[in-house]
Amino acid sequence: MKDHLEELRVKLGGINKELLKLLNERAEIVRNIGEIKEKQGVPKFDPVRERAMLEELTSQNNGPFKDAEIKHIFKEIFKASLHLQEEDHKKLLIVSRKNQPDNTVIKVQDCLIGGSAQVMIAGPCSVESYEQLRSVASVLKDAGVKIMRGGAFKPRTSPYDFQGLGVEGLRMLKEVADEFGLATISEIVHPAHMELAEQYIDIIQIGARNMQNFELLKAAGEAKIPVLLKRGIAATLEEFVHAAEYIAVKGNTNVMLIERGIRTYEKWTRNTLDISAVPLLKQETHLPVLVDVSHSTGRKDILLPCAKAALAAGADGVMVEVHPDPQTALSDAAQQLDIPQFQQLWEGIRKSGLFKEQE
Ligand SMILES: O=C(O)C(=O)C[C@]1(C(=O)O)C=C[C@@H](O)C=C1
Repeated sequence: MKDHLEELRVKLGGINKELLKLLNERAEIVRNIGEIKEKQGVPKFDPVRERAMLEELTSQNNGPFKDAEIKHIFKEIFKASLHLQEEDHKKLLIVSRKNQPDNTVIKVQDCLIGGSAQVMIAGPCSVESYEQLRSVASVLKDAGVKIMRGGAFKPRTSPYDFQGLGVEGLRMLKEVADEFGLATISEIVHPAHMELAEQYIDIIQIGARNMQNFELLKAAGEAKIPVLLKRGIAATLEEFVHAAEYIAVKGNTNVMLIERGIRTYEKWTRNTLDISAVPLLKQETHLPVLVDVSHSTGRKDILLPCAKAALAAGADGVMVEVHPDPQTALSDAAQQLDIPQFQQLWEGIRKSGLFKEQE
């Protein structure tokens, strides 16, 4: 009896090996199909093909496995095959960690983003005046913050809201930043404005509303300066990564990703800070990942814990809005910190031990 059991188990072992060999042979064919589909731009998942295969298999099934069980087993095989095709596809992405295991480190003036130290980017929501910029710039300079933000082109929800000072705003930003030795970041909304950006700013910001403005992404991909890409308000991480790929594929691989909150049903915050985006983006891509605590929360009172969470989750930097007189700000008045509030936040971040400063 015992010998017979052993004999049967040996037979099963042999069949298992054959099945394994066949499954992997099948997987190689699936990979080839995946490559062809990739080139043709057709979806990997093909439910019609899967149904046809299941019908053929069940029509030839003589048991003892029931049709439902055969279907279940083969559906699992199709699922694993699809996963294999998708994993292969990810390896092909320029921005993918699988394609480049080492972090991309972006140099902006003497500041390194994505390396062993973190960065703070701060400044007003919109560029409004020289005085406004100078008061913020001098505080940043004293605080050791090296990158100042300031919007000159403002895509606003309402066409009646302040739309920014445009080119004049970029000029003002550059003048003040040069005066204080700071680098700058500002949003660009038109593909034709990339040269202007290269002339006046150090980092091009692509805003959340433009995350899938493909012509803008392509133009940023041809620019010679780094790009900070904001996550769209309803974008999945996969869509976000593919938007970054649009920039990278045109030659500009100096792309940083910034989580700025996504739209959910929650009303106590302007958006919902998706903290899980940080480790996931760090895992899936080699690009620096930052968190905009001002836009994700839309509030001033929870910025320190949110910034700490971002840094603890592995973010390469934090972005925050600061204005000398938020009540009179022409945009985002409710969420911009005044100068003492910013100084308090900055001190809290530094004291947390989570922010590694550049030597
Ligand atoms: O035949 C294809 O188009 C495949 O991609 C292969 C395959 C399979 O494993 O058989 C994989 C995924 C699709 O959903 C359908 C079928």
